[in-house]
Amino acid sequence: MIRTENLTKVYNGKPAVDGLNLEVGEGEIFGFLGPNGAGKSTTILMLTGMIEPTAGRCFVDGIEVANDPLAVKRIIGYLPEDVGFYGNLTGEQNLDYFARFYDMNAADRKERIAEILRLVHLDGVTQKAGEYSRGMKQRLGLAQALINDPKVLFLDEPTANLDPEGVREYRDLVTRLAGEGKTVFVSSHILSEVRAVCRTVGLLAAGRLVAQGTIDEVARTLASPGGETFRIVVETAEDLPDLSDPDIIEFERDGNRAVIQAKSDIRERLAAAIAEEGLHIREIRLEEPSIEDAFMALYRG
Ligand SMILES: Nc1ncnc2c1ncn2[C@@H]1O[C@H](COP(=O)(O)OP(=O)(O)OP(=O)(O)O)[C@@H](O)[C@H]1O
Repeated sequence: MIRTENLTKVYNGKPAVDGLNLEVGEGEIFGFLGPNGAGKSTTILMLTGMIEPTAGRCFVDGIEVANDPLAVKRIIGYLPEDVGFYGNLTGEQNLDYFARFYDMNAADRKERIAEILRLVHLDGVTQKAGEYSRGMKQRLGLAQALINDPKVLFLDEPTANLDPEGVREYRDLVTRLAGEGKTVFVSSHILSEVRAVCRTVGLLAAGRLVAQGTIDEVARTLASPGGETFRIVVETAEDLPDLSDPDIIEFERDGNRAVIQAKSDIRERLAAAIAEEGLHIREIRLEEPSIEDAFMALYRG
């Protein structure tokens, strides 16, 4: 549903986004993670057709964005990092203003706006948007992004201004939208936020994609920059002998317990080798590296 090919944006001779190759499937909730200044917003601006790439291309639902930004805008919703509204209009009036950009008659607009105001819990609010709290503005931003019932949603730091209750409601809503088949692209610099809703993530640092995949895959890649490795813990009833396997990178043993770094998940082969030695396995498990540790290491640069 979303694809980038060598996507690049250069500002003043410096790449903000540098040769990005991304792929996000339909119905996925994709987390675009990275420290401040990594290039997340710049990428979203190119994907939503707000700015043009310096090099490379990006596609949304098969449409090359730079070739037909208007066609892309019809099928996407976008929540920018700093949402702006007309302060002297109510939420409903603001949404009606945006809805006029789409092909909707007055009755359709009224119905759709009532529906999404309920969705973001702003129904019945009569205040002008200028008097809204930051959290309320963020909800109105989400409502605005949903006005055209988009196929793809781009959310730039969507929980930045939300209180815990707002964050919970946002997570439920995003999960529900993805359940309806929408593709959601969420940027954040907070790992726990992305982990809570996203199945797949891309990790950006200094404009470059450092890792992409499920949270666990990304954790493994980060934990071992030379390529993915698997950490397997084995415990037997008796003391362990040396075990050999072509995929073993490192074998650390302490009596009846061993920690093995391997190029692949060799648990079955290890179990067979241990059984052949006549030993009894108490435990053999794959240990997931802590993505928090790897992530913090990336942040420290
Ligand atoms: N219009 C611009 N002109 C010049 N430099 C820019 C412009 N927009 C972004 N940059 C630079 O590009 C880099 C990436 O910025 P970007 O806003 O995309 O990062 P980000 O990951 O979204 O971070 P943040 O969450 O802080 O917005 C930064 O070094 C930023 O200073």
